[in-house]
Amino acid sequence: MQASDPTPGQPGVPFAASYAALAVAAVTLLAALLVRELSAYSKRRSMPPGPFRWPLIGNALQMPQVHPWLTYSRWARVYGDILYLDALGQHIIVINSAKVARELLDKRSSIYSGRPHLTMLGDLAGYNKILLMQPYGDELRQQRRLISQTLSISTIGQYYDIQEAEARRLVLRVIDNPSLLESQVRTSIASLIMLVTYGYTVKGTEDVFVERAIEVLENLTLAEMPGTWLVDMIPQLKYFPSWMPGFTFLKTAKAWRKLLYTTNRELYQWSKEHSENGTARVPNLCASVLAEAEGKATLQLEEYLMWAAITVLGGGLDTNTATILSFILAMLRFPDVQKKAQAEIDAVVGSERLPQTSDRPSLPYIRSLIAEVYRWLPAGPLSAPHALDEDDVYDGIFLHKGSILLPNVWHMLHDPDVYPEPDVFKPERYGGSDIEMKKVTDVAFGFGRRACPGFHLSQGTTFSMVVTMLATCDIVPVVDDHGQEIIPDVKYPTKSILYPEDVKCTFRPRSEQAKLALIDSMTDSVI
Ligand code: HEM
Repeated sequence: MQASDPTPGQPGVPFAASYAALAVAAVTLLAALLVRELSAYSKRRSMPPGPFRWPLIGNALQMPQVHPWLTYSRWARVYGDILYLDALGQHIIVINSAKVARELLDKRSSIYSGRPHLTMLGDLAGYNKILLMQPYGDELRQQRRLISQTLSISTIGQYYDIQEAEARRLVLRVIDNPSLLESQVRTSIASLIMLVTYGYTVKGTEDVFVERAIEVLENLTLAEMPGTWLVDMIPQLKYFPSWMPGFTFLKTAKAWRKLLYTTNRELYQWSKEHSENGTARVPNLCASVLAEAEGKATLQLEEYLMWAAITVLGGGLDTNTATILSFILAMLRFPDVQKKAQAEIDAVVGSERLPQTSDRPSLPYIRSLIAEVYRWLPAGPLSAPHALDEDDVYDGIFLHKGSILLPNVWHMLHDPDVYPEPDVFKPERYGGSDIEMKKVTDVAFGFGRRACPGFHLSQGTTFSMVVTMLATCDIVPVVDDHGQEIIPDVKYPTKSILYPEDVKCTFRPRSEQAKLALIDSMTDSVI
């Protein structure tokens, strides 16, 4: 929580300045908690285990603020696969095993597919329209259908050429300018998603649409931060006027909403207009859906399409960027794995050509390596929260309607009983078995009716980038002034996406021929 007036360019400070606002908040909160405490008393004995809860405030003071998945993992050893927390009256269920996640989020997905309602993010900043935040219902199903009809296993092949071309372009850029690694990877992923979604070709690292899309995503991350916005705990605060001291968060939310709506609309309009006049790349998600409607797209369909499209950008950008950075970090810290992976590519692809997506079935070690990246540093360590739409009983345990369910993906993929030596990057642990690798992706890409609809797209992107980097370059550490190699630590800030920090490296072409092949491929590039 912050407690001063906002600085220019920073998010608004939610609520510090006004004693009046705090008094209103405190009384409302106490009353709500008291009512809830009394009504929950009888059910409490059959609730899941968890740390001691104080009367009224529950576990509010124990909620982990830094890398919460690590604390939940420690608690898993004490309380087991399913644990209960109460944050000022909000029921929170942390699921620590893939088995329980399957039982609840997959098998009972008709009631476990909601999303928590966040007042700041949804009602105020306007993100309740994006697919990711939608409650489970007809609109969600329609939006997901629009995405999956374009990005399904049977249609995804039409994007392989741009994934390959973007991977080659990225490698060349990093060879030439390794210090901009993170922004190069991010721009590359953004370019790909913009092409796939809107048919829009990104213009360099300072493309105005990409910059705005990134800001929209950053605002989303800020608005969804648990425990930051008092209005999430006391929704009635949203009705107060924004001029009141302590209510600047209302102005912040308004600015975020405006940026979201204008970016969304302009991107969609760009795609519609340019796909029609032949200046956007086709196929793209928006053009394909409109073409299928044969000129009879209703306003509602266009509205759904517009919000589904911006969610594709939101769902794919940070997750895929983080995955590629985690891969590079793994290669720097585990050079023997890198050598083994390169040996497989050399044996299968040879040095006469660049690898392609069609090589994937012949490269089991590369497939294992990618699964190991998803396991070692999962992009979503707590996945995305689900919400329970009805009271339920599981294994004799009572689960409240309205509970937030946090799948602790980190623990599922780092439980030493399932994955011995979990911090070691070891593609060999899958024995080359796609069934074992699938156990990782089944967890890392989410659950039930909310599972990631971008799975096939991200598989293709990740494969193209990983295999092209390894085939053409040695990924080596940078050296300091004394010639000593600097191997980056594994560190990342506390965010919903696990995004490794300070990954620095050099891409050293494995041969002149490899670099020339990359340059040549640009002359007949499809993008
Ligand atoms: C390495 C890359 C990626 C990872 C690890 C990943 C992971 C996830 C996870 C864990 C969820 C939450 C699932 C749940 O609630 O149970 C999710 C949702 C989502 N992902 Fe991905 N994702 C990736 C890439 C992509 C891409 C490329 C797209 C673009 C189509 C995408 C679009 C979405 C959307 C739209 C949702 C929301 C689904 C819903 O709420 O119903 N993701 N993703």
